[in-house]
Amino acid sequence: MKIIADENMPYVDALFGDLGEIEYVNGRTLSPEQVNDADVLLVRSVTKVNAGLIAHAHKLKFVGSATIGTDHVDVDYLASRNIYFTNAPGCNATAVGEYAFIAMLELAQRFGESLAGKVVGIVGAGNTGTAAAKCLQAYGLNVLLCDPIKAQQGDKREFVSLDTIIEQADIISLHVPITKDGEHKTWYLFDEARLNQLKPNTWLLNCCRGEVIDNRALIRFKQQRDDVKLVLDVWEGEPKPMAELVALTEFATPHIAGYSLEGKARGTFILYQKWCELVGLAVDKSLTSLLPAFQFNQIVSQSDLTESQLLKLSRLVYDLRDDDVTFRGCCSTAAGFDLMRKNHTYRREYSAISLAPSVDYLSDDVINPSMLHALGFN
Ligand SMILES: NC(=O)C1=CN([C@@H]2O[C@H](COP(=O)(O)OP(=O)(O)OC[C@H]3O[C@@H](n4cnc5c(N)ncnc54)[C@H](O)[C@@H]3O)[C@@H](O)[C@H]2O)C=CC1
Ligand SMILES: O=C(O)C(=O)[C@H](O)COP(=O)(O)O
Repeated sequence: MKIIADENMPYVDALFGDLGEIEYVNGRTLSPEQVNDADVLLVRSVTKVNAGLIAHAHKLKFVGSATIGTDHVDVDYLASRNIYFTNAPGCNATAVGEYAFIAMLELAQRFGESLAGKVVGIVGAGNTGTAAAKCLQAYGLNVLLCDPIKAQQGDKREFVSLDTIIEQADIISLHVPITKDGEHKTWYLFDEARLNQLKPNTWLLNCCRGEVIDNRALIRFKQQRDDVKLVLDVWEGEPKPMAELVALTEFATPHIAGYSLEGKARGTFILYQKWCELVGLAVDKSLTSLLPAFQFNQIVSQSDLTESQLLKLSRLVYDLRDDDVTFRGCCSTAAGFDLMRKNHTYRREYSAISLAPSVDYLSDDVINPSMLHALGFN
């Protein structure tokens, strides 16, 4: 069996190695000739899987994308060819949630403000939005959720409108899929008009898809509204973001909000599980056995942790400042953008660190170990 896999997908050898012959490819430049004799195709978000790529791949029976988003895949075409398709829902949701939370801590520190006490609006309350909300609520923040689709589906959480988020939230974090049609389409959800409604000093974070914000309008807006602070992980026109926009952000990264080691491993593991399910094989490998121990695997937490100490602790798993600096040095070319993604040193999730048993669980200080557990520390 021939397995074609994106070279930037970790653990393919460990999980698929005994199932067939694996050929690693550059997902961005993958050509039809390279997939013609494939039985299994494992991709990431940079590969457009459509008739143009796989029309002549007559043996192809499985396409797996180790991503949450599916906007790069023509799922209708795959269905018409009877090719099984799966993505990896939720695989990197914790990574995105923690990225957003840590970015907010970084912004607070940079501007000498306190994150505690701010109201945060989450737009899109699915896996990544919920993961961000979990961190924020663990820290005691007031979180407003906007997700008209979930509300219609009967989700019991309390939802507000996007207008309410814009009116009331100090921070807005975007977590929607990119959709071009329908009542709730997200393409340019934040267009010029909506950007102009942002209240003074809003922090706007986008770690879903670049085109959820009209990037040209955002440049014009930000040039007039320096009070608004931006954290952007995703860009219109990736892998070539608009240089002017990068310069106007507080933190900028090349679509790596989901790049934790755990998130990447989960992505490949979900594809492995789905393949086993499809062909009736027993799942004989485990996710936890793939992950290495973390260098700071156990910490003793002081009960009087301040917000700046919480940020320092968070930087053990992810120091956003490093990625921001590296990105500004390499984002002017598409090759630089992709190379940074390829060489990204996977960060860890809070769960990689466990709290030593000596912590004082009875402390009633503002930030305490039970809050750290709720954030995701073990
Ligand atoms: N930057 C990165 O590295 C990553 C980016 N992503 C992107 O984030 C997106 C969201 O991921 P998940 O939360 O896991 O997806 P999800 O499907 O679990 O949740 C998305 C939520 O957005 C809601 N939604 C759709 N249209 C909306 C609208 N107009 N207003 C408010 N809510 C709306 C949906 O009802 C759904 O609950 C993915 O589709 C992907 O494009 C995902 C993972 C990593
Ligand atoms: O899961 C998604 O959706 C994403 O956006 C991915 O995290 C992006 O990573 P790559 O698939 O492009 O490596």
